[in-house]
Amino acid sequence: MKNMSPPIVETQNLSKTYGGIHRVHNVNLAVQTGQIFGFLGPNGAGKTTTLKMLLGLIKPTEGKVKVFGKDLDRHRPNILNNTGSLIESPSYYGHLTGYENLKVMQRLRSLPGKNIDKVLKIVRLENHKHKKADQYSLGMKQRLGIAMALLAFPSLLILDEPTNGLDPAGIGEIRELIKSLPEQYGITVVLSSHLLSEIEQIATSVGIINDGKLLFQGTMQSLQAANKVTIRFKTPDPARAEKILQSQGYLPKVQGRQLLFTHLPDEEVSYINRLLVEQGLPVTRIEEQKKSLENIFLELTGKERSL
Ligand SMILES: Nc1ncnc2c1ncn2[C@@H]1O[C@H](COP(=O)(O)OP(=O)(O)OP(=O)(O)O)[C@@H](O)[C@H]1O
Repeated sequence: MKNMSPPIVETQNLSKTYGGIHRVHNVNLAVQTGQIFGFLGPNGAGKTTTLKMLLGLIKPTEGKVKVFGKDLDRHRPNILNNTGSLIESPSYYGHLTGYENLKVMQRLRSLPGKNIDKVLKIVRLENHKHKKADQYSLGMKQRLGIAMALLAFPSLLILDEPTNGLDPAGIGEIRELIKSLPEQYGITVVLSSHLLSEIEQIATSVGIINDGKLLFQGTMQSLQAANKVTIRFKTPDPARAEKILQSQGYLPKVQGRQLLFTHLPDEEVSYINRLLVEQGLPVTRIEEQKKSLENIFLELTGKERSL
């Protein structure tokens, strides 16, 4: 019944044009409470532009954004009070320590003082809290940015490429941190990345965007389920084999000496094999090939085909 509740983030035909060109085009996102929603797409696909519109940082050319079931246009202050974000690079005062940066924000927003130590612990900066932010490593700066976004313990956290530019250890730390948020703090996370492997390891749901268009949206499992299996038959005379099979209603794809089929049950594999052999055509190899998520992603973003 979880999906019956209204989405925590919802867009309707969200579009943005720059210079007459659609950079985001009719995007209908639906993020459910408790998800880690991975917004995946190559550079320039429109991720940052979309995330900025979710926060009201830029105005859509067309379409609507609803957060917590409320219209962003009309309830922006209310929505932002309960939303943390980190878009592009974190903004902090370099001459202040990590702790002081959080203190400034805590006072400005009249948040409980104890939140500072809590978020420092979550992002594992407690041992560096008295160091000036300018002296932080890239990963520490990023963690400070996330700490600032978390300071009010919002219901929703929006992160644009949170692991960009970090080394593998830093990426791993941020990944574990993000993964703990829904369960431990009841925070729903929307994050973007251009790396499929990254999204695969963090997200529970995914939206794939390319050229401003949303090509796929669903759970990580449903994307994985789309991993199509291809069966390849190798034979010395593929043209004749194709003819024989076509007469039986099969439409294989011919690739070199191979005939390719998708969705072929075991019985049909053996039937096709028998058919070819009975016609005097040797089958020298039968192979099963699973399409990787990487291939699906490339196919989607390269050919703009909907799953
Ligand atoms: N203010 C702007 N004026 C003109 N064009 C813009 C503006 N902002 C973004 N664009 C264009 O819109 C497209 C989408 O950009 P966006 O930053 O949303 O992509 P992205 O998916 O976040 O990519 P990246 O991972 O490289 O940040 C790009 O072609 C970009 O050049």
